[in-house]
Amino acid sequence: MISLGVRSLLLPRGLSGFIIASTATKRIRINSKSMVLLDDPIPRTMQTTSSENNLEPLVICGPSGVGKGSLIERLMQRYPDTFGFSVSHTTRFPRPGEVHGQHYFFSTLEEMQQEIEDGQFVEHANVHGNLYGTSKKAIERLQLENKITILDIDRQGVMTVKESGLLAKFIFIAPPSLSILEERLRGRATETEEAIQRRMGNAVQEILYGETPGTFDRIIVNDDLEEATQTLIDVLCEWYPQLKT
Ligand SMILES: Nc1ncnc2c1ncn2[C@@H]1O[C@H](COP(=O)(O)OP(=O)(O)OP(=O)(O)O)[C@@H](O)[C@H]1O
Repeated sequence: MISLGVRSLLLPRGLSGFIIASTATKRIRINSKSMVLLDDPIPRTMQTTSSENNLEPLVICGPSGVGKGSLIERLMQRYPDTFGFSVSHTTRFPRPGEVHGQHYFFSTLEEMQQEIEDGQFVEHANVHGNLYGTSKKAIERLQLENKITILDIDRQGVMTVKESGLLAKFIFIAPPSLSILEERLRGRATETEEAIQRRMGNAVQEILYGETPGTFDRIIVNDDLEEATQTLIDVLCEWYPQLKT
């Protein structure tokens, strides 16, 4: 079979899969074990979005300390049944209060490297010396609950998601300035001085990437948190009609 291209799509009732086009057939891989053959063309009910319900994952990116977590928390409070936070894997140590399976799946470097090699991750990245990644299972779990998956990832993760062909909406959260970003990182008091310096160094690269034309569907500056939250909700209402009901 000649593979002409691979892209992902969301199936009804939240099942996800990858479509592989060939000269003869189209196939939907629902998971690593099951494959469904489709007639050509793809039935309308298999389209990624409908005017009532869009389940494309939402990718939120921005430099460390810009307020991604704070914005996502407010969004989830407002729409608890619509969005699901994709729980990432990480090899970093838990911060006080972080719960395995809720904030992250804490993993060893060896385990995670093996699972990445086995193709179990949609994206992964080495950030500040630790591995982070989103497993296919984490997304599938939410899609089965009919929820929009939120991915909170850095630029390396965004690049990998884009390369994977996953259809998603991409938002970049920008700080009002680098000095305000540093203030927030220090104010959070969760990082060592060395970690703050490293994050500030990475922030410049993140911002340059975020502002590259055509990379993100929308850039939101997080100056006042309440205003930024409202802007985020307004943008999402345009993309996800189910939010208006
Ligand atoms: N608009 C804002 N104004 C002032 N402080 C803010 C604002 N948004 C977030 N903060 C504060 O800045 C700090 C960093 O926010 P947060 O932890 O949400 O960032 P993050 O982008 O998720 O960081 P990381 O990627 O490192 O997890 C927190 O202490 C948060 O309360």
